[in-house]
Amino acid sequence: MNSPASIVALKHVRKTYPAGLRKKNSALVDLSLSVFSGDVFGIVGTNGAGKSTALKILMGFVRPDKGSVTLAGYGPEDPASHAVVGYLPENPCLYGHLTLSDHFIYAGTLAGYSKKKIRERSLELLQRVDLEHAAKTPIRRFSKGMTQRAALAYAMFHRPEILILDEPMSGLDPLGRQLVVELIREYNREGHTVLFCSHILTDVERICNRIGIMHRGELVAEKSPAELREQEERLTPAGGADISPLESFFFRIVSKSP
Ligand SMILES: Nc1ncnc2c1ncn2[C@@H]1O[C@H](COP(=O)(O)OP(=O)(O)OP(=O)(O)O)[C@@H](O)[C@H]1O
Repeated sequence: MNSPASIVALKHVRKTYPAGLRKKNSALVDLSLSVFSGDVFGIVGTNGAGKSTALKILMGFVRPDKGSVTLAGYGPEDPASHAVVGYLPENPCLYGHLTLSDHFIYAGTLAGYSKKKIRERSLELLQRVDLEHAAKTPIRRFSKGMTQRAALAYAMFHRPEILILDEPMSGLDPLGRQLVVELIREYNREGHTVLFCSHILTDVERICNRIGIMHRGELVAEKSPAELREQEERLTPAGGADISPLESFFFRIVSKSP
């Protein structure tokens, strides 16, 4: 039987950044990762593991030194890839003097939507991210959590096949986190693929069907939540641990690395 084709693929990707005179910092050493259509794939990793760099390479914002990258069959430099992907950066950069409605009009126009369709999608998303009351407020007056939810809605506006999110729960209160968790689940139920990175392991465990652990520029492990649970229950006798299977797996993997 043929194995399914991946919708997002990074193969043997290397990226170094300049770090002073004749020095280089290896952000990605040899990263290979495949995401399949319909996945909610979560990447977890230590600070500086290379998660954001990997996502920026997928978006074409950063060029790899080596390796290949595809998104729904397109290279990140191909303008056709922009139509299939939505991206939430680690630090959302919406226009402060514009409102969220303005951003939606911009996103909808770029996607070729009619005025009616823009209006309908805007209302739907404002309600989903609980920002109906702030549709006409300039973004600069938003709190951090409101900005995060607004940027997520903006990334999803054109219903991209693939949603790439860099720490979507960051800066959110428990209600906001739950809202984002539900939004990702719902978007995935509608048939879309989601790839995101997060430091909030409990959320990752709750919503992903596949989880990758990155450490020092590589993917060092990849499991489903069920595989993780089964493995950790075997290694940690019942009641012996007050941490979740992903936390226990993560600590073990990361601490055993030199
Ligand atoms: N623009 C840049 N110039 C130089 N070095 C960079 C740049 N961006 C990232 N790096 C370095 O590359 C490495 C990987 O960074 P990256 O932001 O991809 O990690 P991360 O896993 O997303 O980290 P975090 O969890 O802290 O957000 C780090 O050592 C970082 O200092």
